[in-house]
Amino acid sequence: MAETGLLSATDVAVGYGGEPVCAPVTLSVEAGTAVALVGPNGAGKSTVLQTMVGLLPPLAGSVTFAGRPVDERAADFRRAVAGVLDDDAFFPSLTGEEHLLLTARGHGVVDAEQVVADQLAAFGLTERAGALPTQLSSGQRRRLALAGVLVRPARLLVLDEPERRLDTAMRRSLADRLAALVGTGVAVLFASHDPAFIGTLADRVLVVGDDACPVVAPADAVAALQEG
Ligand SMILES: Nc1ncnc2c1ncn2[C@@H]1O[C@H](COP(=O)(O)OP(=O)(O)OP(=O)(O)O)[C@@H](O)[C@H]1O
Repeated sequence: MAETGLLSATDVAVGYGGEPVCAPVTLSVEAGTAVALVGPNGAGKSTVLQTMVGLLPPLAGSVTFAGRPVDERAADFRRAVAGVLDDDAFFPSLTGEEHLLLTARGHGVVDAEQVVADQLAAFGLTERAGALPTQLSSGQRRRLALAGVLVRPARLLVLDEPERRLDTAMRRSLADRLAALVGTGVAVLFASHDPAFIGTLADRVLVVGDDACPVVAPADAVAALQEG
């Protein structure tokens, strides 16, 4: 039976060089829900995320967004989907604040200055707003990348280990803020190793690395992570 969410994969084989990371994935991310990917290092979480947003071709099957095959070069897809994957890039000659303002204004945010100021504050970057990307620590750059997806509207957020390089308080506040966004109808697909993040945010969890890549309830995934 075909999946019919905002973002849908039905029997999609995922992997590099013809070698799938697990059995074909069937996954649907509806508006106003969050789906987590869990699994050990190297299991294939990033590979699944990249395939779901069209950065990597599936070995078999196809992924759809709003009923159409995913095309990451299509302007309407790019406007609808915001992501933080492994390849965060910034304008080298713009400060963090300028980068965020450009992103917000480019996406038509009317009160861009306030939205950017709020995100800088929420990510603890207000004091470093005037720094160039090369003048930021790797953790600060990570927070700037996350701020970049939250200063603009999106129907779907795709986040690869959003908790990475955040301290516990920042993780908690980000998970709460993402959960609030989900409450407004935004969809979130994210990979994570953090039981608290998954417990706060996820409605369903895809377990990557088991042969079957099953979808399980968050409580079961959290329990498995806590057992180690
Ligand atoms: N560009 C690439 N070319 C070929 N193989 C790759 C490439 N990137 C990743 N792989 C391989 O694909 C498999 C899945 O990697 P992936 O990065 O998706 O795992 P992951 O679950 O996200 O891991 P982690 O938790 O460490 O980020 C690994 O065996 C990895 O070595």
